[in-house]
Amino acid sequence: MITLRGFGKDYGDFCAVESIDLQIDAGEVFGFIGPNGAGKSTTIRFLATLLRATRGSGTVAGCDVMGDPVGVRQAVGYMPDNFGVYDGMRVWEFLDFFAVAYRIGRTERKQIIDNVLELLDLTHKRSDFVNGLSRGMKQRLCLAKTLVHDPPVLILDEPASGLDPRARVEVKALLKELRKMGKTILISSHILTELADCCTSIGIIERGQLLMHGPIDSVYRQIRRNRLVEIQFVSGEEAGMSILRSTDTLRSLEVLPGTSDTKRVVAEMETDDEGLAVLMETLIAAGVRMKSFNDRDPTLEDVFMTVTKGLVS
Ligand SMILES: Nc1ncnc2c1ncn2[C@@H]1O[C@H](COP(=O)(O)OP(=O)(O)OP(=O)(O)O)[C@@H](O)[C@H]1O
Repeated sequence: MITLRGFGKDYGDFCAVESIDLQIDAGEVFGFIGPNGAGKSTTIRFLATLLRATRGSGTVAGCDVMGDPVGVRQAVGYMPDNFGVYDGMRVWEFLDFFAVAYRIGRTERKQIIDNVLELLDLTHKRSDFVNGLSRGMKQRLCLAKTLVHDPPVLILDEPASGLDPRARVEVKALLKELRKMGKTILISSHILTELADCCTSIGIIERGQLLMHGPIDSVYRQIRRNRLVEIQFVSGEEAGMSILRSTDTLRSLEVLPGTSDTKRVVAEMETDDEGLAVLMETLIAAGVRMKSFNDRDPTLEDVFMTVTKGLVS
């Protein structure tokens, strides 16, 4: 549904995106993850036909982004990261405005507006002024406007930014609903936990380079080469830390906040089950007492940290 072939963008002398190759299949919810300034919005704005590529090309729903921008706009519902609303406009008028822009007929428009208001749980706000809505409501309204022309592809730039926890949960639930409706969704975020449980695939971008992408399970499997072991020391933590530091398979060591009588650390080890068993034996033989030695499943945050440290390619 979405492809990029060698897409790159320079702003003057500054290279914001180097060269991205990407394919997102129909029905995927693709999480585009990266820190501020990584190049997410630049890539998204290109796919939404709002920005010209310096290099490369892309397609959305089979339409060439640069060759057939009108075809792309018909296929895409785009939600920018900073969206404005118009003063003195009511909720239904805002949606009607976009429906007219998509040349949807008057009778059809009314039904469509009713449907998207209901889907986004905004029916009770139908006649409210847009600029009087809370941030969460405005965000939801903006999502509603991406749906008026029933596009197969949604491109959402940080749709949950600035929302309170409840509103974030609502956005996630909506994404799941939209996925069930068969939409292909590209959603960007720099908040990893936000995307962890609603994406089917992810891409990690940093400084204009797509470091890794693929189905979320396979991304987790790839970083599984590096094991993350959470250890809670009861006593002997100094000896424990020095054993960990001198283990040649240690890749990183992070001290977590613990209680006064325990010290918690996460050791990232490039090892297998045998290596972990030997480490545990060594710690015990040195008199280190532990409350737990837990080989934990990676989180999306772990994936991100591992990939951006260049430990996985
Ligand atoms: N119009 C522009 N002119 C010059 N530089 C730009 C322009 N737009 C973006 N940049 C720069 O390009 C880089 C990528 O920006 P982009 O907005 O794509 O990042 P992002 O990953 O979306 O970050 P954020 O999460 O902060 O929106 C940044 O260094 C940014 O300052």
